[in-house]
Amino acid sequence: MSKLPVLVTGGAGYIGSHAVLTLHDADWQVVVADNLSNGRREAVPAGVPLVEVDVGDEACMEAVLREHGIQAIMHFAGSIVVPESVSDPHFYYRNNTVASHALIGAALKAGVRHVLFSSTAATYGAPETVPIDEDTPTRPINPYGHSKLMTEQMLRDCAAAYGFNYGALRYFNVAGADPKGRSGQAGKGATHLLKVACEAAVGKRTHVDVFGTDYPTPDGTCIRDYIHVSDLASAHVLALEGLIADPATSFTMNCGYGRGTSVLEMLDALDRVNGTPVKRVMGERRAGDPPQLVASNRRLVERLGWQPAYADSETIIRSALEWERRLNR
Ligand SMILES: NC(=O)c1ccc[n+]([C@@H]2O[C@H](COP(=O)([O-])OP(=O)(O)OC[C@H]3O[C@@H](n4cnc5c(N)ncnc54)[C@H](O)[C@@H]3O)[C@@H](O)[C@H]2O)c1
Ligand SMILES: O=c1ccn([C@@H]2O[C@H](COP(=O)(O)OP(=O)(O)O[C@H]3O[C@H](CO)[C@@H](O)[C@H](O)[C@H]3O)[C@@H](O)[C@H]2O)c(=O)[nH]1
Repeated sequence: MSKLPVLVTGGAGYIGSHAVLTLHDADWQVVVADNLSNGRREAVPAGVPLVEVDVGDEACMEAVLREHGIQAIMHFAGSIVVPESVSDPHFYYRNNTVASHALIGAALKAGVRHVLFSSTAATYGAPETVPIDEDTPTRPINPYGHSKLMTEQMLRDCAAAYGFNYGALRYFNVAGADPKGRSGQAGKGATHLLKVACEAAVGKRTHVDVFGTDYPTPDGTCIRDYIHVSDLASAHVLALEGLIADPATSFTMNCGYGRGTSVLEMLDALDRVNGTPVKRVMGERRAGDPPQLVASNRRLVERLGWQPAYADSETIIRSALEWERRLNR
């Protein structure tokens, strides 16, 4: 397999830094582009160049792509918090959709051949049945999901017209940390359930709010499909290899385990791993939350041969908790 030079946008952030580690471990030539708005310089391994740049700056991005002879992009950079997208949609369309438009423009000018895009389960909206396969209609219920779906559409049309290929990976809920302790979630103002709960477990917060207990689910709380970030990173490398091996084909694939876990089940599992219960405060629903999102991952498994290594819930939680303790030291 030829290991082309790869640009990882958002590579100083949570998921991007794990993809960088996986690529770097496998001897790919990697360059990171990140504006550090929510990323950390320390998350980029020694020996990997970090270019501090906004991906929405087309001219700068074109220069970066040309300077490093980049042939493939993994595009993680963007804004990620569903409720924030409801309160500030204009920013989400700018930082996700408009910035991606600029990046695609730079990629076209610099002759990039493959683009792998961080999409999301939020593109499906609130489907009535699970598991969700890739042919499920996409009907986002929040601006975040729309901002990502619009980028998928741009990639689809531009790939058809200009002759590069792309993969859209629709992640379900990403959680956990590098099993070797080299990276984990460390962005500002955590909002993700497991991150917030781990912060409470190590004493950085007093409690966890449970957003909504009256959803149409067995225990009344939302169900999500939590995927370990290192399994997601390995899916990216397989997907990149797939794009390189078959440059005439683009694809859209879900990334999840096909297993639903409710908010309360997640908190119960954390209590078991932690040994001490974290205080829960039952509250109102949060804006923009669909009741349940669980992936069908058949395409990822069958087409790319993906084999997750860290799927056990307690493994995910243990890695997240160890990372949180490390941050707290
Ligand atoms: N975390 C999840 O559960 C999840 C689920 C589905 C999809 N995603 C997608 O995965 C990607 C990565 O998410 P994450 O959880 O690692 O978030 P993150 O905030 O940790 O990482 C995003 C990185 O992008 C950088 N960035 C943001 N805007 C930028 C810009 N305009 N120019 C350059 N850099 C910019 C940030 O500094 C940060 O380092 C996002 O595109 C997100 O939408 C995440
Ligand atoms: O303090 C908290 C935080 C979250 N939740 C609930 O936990 C569930 C998961 O929420 P969260 O961890 O914030 O993730 P999501 O809102 O599901 O969104 C994540 O997962 C999506 C894919 O499913 C991605 O698109 C998004 O980028 C990513 O932020 C939801 O029901 C929340 O209401 C709580 O009850 N309390």
